[in-house]
Amino acid sequence: MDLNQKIGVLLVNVGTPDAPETSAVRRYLKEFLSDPRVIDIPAFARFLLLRLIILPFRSSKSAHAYKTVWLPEGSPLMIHSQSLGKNVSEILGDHYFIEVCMRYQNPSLETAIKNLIAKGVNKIVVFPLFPQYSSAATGTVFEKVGEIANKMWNVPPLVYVPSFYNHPGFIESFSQVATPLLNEFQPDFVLFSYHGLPERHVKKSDQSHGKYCLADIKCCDKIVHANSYCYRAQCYATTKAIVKSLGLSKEGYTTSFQSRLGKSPWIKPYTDLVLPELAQKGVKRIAVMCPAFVADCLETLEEIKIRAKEQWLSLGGEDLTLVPSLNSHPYWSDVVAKMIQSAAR
Ligand SMILES: C=CC1=C(C)c2cc3[nH]c(cc4nc(cc5[nH]c(cc1n2)c(C)c5CCC(=O)O)C(CCC(=O)O)=C4C)c(C)c3C=C
Ligand SMILES: [Fe+2]
Ligand SMILES: [Fe+2]
Repeated sequence: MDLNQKIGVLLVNVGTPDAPETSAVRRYLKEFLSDPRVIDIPAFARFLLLRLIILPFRSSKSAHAYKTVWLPEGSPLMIHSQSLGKNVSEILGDHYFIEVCMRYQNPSLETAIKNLIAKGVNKIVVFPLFPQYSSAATGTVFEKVGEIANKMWNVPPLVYVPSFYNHPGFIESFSQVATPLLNEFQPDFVLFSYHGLPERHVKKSDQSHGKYCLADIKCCDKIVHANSYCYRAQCYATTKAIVKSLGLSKEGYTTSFQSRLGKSPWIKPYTDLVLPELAQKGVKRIAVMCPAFVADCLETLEEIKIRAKEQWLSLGGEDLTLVPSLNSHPYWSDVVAKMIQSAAR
């Protein structure tokens, strides 16, 4: 590598509140859900929905949920992301400058980019920590970086890391984290539960202009040009690759989608409706993997580890365990470092 090269890296996650308090959660939700890539309805309707329904009712409910998973050092999403950043920085050494930042709230993308410029980097690698592409996550990070760059006079070369839903290192990382836990827990079923997305978003990502995505029950079975940006299709591809790596049987797993918001249809099947079906079929011990998240967060620790487990036990299930996310696992830290090196080349 050229010894004069100084590579800046933005490891970007979605964002989290500064504290598990109603006021901080309200600020977070306001910024997050005001993004037209997240709530993609006309601006005035979004404003009314946010001010009259979501913020008044959800802020305190979510603050309560955050309190149940908050760590002494802070939000799990933040702590795990920072810990990954530290590992990656140690692996990559002196020529790389890593900034862990968030699309919403703190540390902001603006601050992180300013820090990298102050360090004199001559290239910036933008790495959204979302395995599957969605306009609401990856797309908005790319857009925000572009918006910040548009205001700069000296714009360094920017390199964007695309979604990595089937990257062999990502798949192997999940496999390495899951294997010891599955051996110990001995589940009779594995559920792959991904963050959900409104169906509308998936239809908008259809590259054949509405003719392919969700037009047929099999539309997500394989990746073709029309669905190459389809979040749901990429989730199914991730499941398929992890299943192959773990050697699970066809009858031993399924895929579902969690974390719905609002009344419009979200991508199916829904996790909270799949659990009763599995209980009815006689499944007793279930392990849940959440490969839309590379760091444990509210959606894995509260929605699955606490709430889905309560639901499972109330359905007569024997036990439910959450397979932890990749967090700052050494194998995953190495994979991220290698992905950065190949993007920076
Ligand atoms: C995996 C990537 C994510 C996508 C895609 C995504 C889409 C999306 N999310 C909401 C609404 C909420 N998400 C919330 C939390 C949250 N979302 C992601 C990731 C994706 N979201 C993460 C990692 C987290 C956890 C953050 C943390 O602090 O731990 C929340 C906040 C929590 C709550 O009140 O439930 C909301 C709201 C929408 C509407 C959406 C796509 C349209
Ligand atoms: Fe979300
Ligand atoms: Fe599809």
